[in-house]
Amino acid sequence: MTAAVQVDGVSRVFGSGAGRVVALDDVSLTVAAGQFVSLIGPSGCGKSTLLRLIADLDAPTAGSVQVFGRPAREARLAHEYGIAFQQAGLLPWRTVRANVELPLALAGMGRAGRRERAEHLLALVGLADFAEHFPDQLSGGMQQRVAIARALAEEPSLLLMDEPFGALDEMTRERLQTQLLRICAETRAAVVFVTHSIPEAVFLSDRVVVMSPRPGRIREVAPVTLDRSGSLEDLDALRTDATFFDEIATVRAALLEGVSLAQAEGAG
Ligand SMILES: Nc1ncnc2c1ncn2[C@@H]1O[C@H](COP(=O)(O)OP(=O)(O)OP(=O)(O)O)[C@@H](O)[C@H]1O
Repeated sequence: MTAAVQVDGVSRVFGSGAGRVVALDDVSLTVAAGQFVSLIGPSGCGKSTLLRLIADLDAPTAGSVQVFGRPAREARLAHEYGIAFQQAGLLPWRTVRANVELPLALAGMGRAGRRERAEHLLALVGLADFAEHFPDQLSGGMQQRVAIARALAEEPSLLLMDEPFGALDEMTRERLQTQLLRICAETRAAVVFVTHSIPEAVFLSDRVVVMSPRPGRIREVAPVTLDRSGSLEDLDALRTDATFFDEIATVRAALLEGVSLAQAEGAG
């Protein structure tokens, strides 16, 4: 089966001379179709850069990125992606509903279908009552939820998310994490998800990619084995399950090891 994402020997260097930054150095990663993969690591280790390369918002200095077997550019033009980044990136002159409908309108979907889908998505992220509001009438967290609804609009086969829940309060964050898992199970979308939270990465992911900075590298890919096949209540119950805490400890150890290895190499 074709991988959702195939990153081969990718490097990305910014600047030159004294200002040269090796944001990514020879990074390779495969994300299978339907798989949920998180990128975690200290600030500046290249998580966002890697996501932007997969999204074709930037081009690698060396190496290649394939999405569903074709170059990232082609995949983007074929609307394979849904993207939700740190900044919600909503159009301020459009209502919440119109923002969510935008990708559907661009894809040529009729008015009634668009409206129905937008209502469903806004209900999913808990914003059904805010459809006629404008983005600047919402809190940052609510804007982020609109961006998530928009990213899901076209039922993409690949979702790229850069700390989408970072600005949310803990309860909303947990609710959206659970909903995201449900949506992914329904749509079988693959997800590449950047986060600073180890529990979030563990709760959501089939695999957690641990990165380290200067130069940005993949240190370890930790598989997570949690049974996410149950109901929404079962999923929530996982948060207090011993296996969840065991997996957190494993990823945490990998992260600490990655950082100390990077420091040792930097010193050497
Ligand atoms: N457009 C750019 N021009 C110059 N340097 C850049 C650019 N984008 C990223 N960098 C550098 O590349 C490195 C990796 O940045 P990136 O944003 O990918 O890290 P990150 O792991 O996502 O960090 P954070 O967790 O803080 O968001 C950093 O040193 C950053 O300064």
